[in-house]
Amino acid sequence: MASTPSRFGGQTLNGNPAASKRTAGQASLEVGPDGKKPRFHGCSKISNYIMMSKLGEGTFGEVHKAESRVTGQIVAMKKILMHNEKDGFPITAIREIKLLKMLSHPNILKLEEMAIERTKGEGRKKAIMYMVTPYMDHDLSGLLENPSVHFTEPQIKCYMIQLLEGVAYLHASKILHRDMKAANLLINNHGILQIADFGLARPYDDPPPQGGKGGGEATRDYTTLVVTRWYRPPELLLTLRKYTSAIDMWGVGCVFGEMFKGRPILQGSTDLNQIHLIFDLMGSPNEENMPGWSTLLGCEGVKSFPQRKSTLSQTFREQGPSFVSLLGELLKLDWRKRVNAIDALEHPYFKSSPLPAKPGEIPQFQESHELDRKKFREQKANLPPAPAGGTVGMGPDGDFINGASNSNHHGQYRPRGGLGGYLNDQQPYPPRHNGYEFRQHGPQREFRGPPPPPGPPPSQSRRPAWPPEANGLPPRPPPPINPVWGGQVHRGSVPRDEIRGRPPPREGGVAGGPRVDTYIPSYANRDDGHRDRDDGRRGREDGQRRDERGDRGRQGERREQEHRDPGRRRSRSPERDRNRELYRR
Ligand SMILES: Nc1ncnc2c1ncn2[C@@H]1O[C@H](COP(=O)(O)OP(=O)(O)OP(=O)(O)O)[C@@H](O)[C@H]1O
Repeated sequence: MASTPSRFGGQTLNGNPAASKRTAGQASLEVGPDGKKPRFHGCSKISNYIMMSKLGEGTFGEVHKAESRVTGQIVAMKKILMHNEKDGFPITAIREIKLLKMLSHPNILKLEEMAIERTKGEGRKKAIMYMVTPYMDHDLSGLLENPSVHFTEPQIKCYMIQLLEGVAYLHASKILHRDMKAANLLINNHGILQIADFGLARPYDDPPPQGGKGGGEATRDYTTLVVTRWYRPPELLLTLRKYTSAIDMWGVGCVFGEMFKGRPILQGSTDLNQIHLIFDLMGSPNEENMPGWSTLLGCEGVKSFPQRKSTLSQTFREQGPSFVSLLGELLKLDWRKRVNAIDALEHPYFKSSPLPAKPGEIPQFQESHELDRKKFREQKANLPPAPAGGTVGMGPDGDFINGASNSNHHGQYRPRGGLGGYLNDQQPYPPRHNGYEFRQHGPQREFRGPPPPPGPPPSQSRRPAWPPEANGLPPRPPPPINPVWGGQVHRGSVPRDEIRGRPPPREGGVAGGPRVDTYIPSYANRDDGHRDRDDGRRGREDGQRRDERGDRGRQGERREQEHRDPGRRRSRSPERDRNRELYRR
């Protein structure tokens, strides 16, 4: 795949010209600090790096900040966890590495190299692998939780353009990301956004989207057990298996709304609740706005929903008509008509005032990663309660809250200039507006500062949709009600066979699917020290964790491994073979 130059002209991959002079990967091809050449191209020893701090803990591995002893470059190292050694290297990690190696775009995280650690176990040596990528100062989810950070509209537009550029490139390269969410969007202090975490990505076998033609149609089936629930499109919830790149565009829409609201906009507590929230926001499905919806396997439980009209423009009334128009295109129920990335980039929203910021104009923020969130929540909990105002998402009883927005109006829609000129950096950059958040607070540098002192918070501050618990963290959403048999689902309480997806009559979805909500992490019996999701640290992320990752514990990886080992496959029942075929997609 060809390398694509940045539209922001002159910006390096990670926005840091010094760092780009010599990448960690290039350096390792020469000699390590011990003066020896590495044995394999693209691989180096772990001793080439000094570990600094832990940034995140994914299902698949811990992510650490590290410094290269060879180049001095600061990098992130994602350790690939081997949940079960006998299963070998996880197939999902192989997929991620393979895809990242093929991709080259300023808005896609670059895999610099693999670093290998050899530990002496009993008997033969064990290898621990790390994926080395450029260090990014924030993930979007962490940044949105940082109480000292408030996005301006030009900043949001700048991030959105980069996100859409990255997605357009991915889709043109016939790759589906399948886990679009704020936590997988990394941002550095040079204002560069990059799409990360390709653990669920896969090549797409149908033609890529074309300008003016939405997402098109798929001809083959793919597994619906993808995308974290809060970012999952209605067609996946209703178990459409011939889905298209439009599934990623739905996630882009969710992220777009989240950047304004400061929190995920559709926080379903179960798949059924998720689809409910979607129809509350976008209106009930019918043959006009979602042709064919009633023939999808998962529609049964949904048919009894009361009819609703879209509340989108009311929910986002403070963001103005141009914003609502673009968000409405991204969150279209009809996946065939949902806007694709090529067309979204041409939307008048990006040409209207306030115009998008350039990456270099975005202020620098305190590092904000997954593991910083607890700290941020404690900071927020120390603030007095926010004044009355609405939030989007779910209240304590699981209902969608359609209250007033917590961000300011950004001004009138006035188309001005062409996006092309701005993007290729040829035209002088037009004067910036201060944007919706800080208009009344003066120049932009004012929001670089430390968290606001105790006292009544400004009306724009984000607040949880439900009251915080004594420990400073928002209480977890109520236990999910299983859509099929109606009982409450407790993590680990579902029979193992069901968690393992033992031949579901149908796949995923809100009704008629397996008798298990698709987001049930399967850590209950884990003995590998991997933390349980219920540890409170991840309180916000119930629905943010992708469902398949529950499966991507031991069972999921084993399932994927089995696809590589037909011998093992044959030893199982035909019923299981059918099920395995499902996961291969
Ligand atoms: N290059 C990087 N620079 C800085 N932080 C990073 C980088 N890569 C990952 N992180 C941090 O680590 C977190 C987890 O990374 P990633 O999503 O790639 O791992 P994962 O195992 O796939 O996680 P998950 O199960 O949450 O999807 C990210 O949300 C981010 O906070």
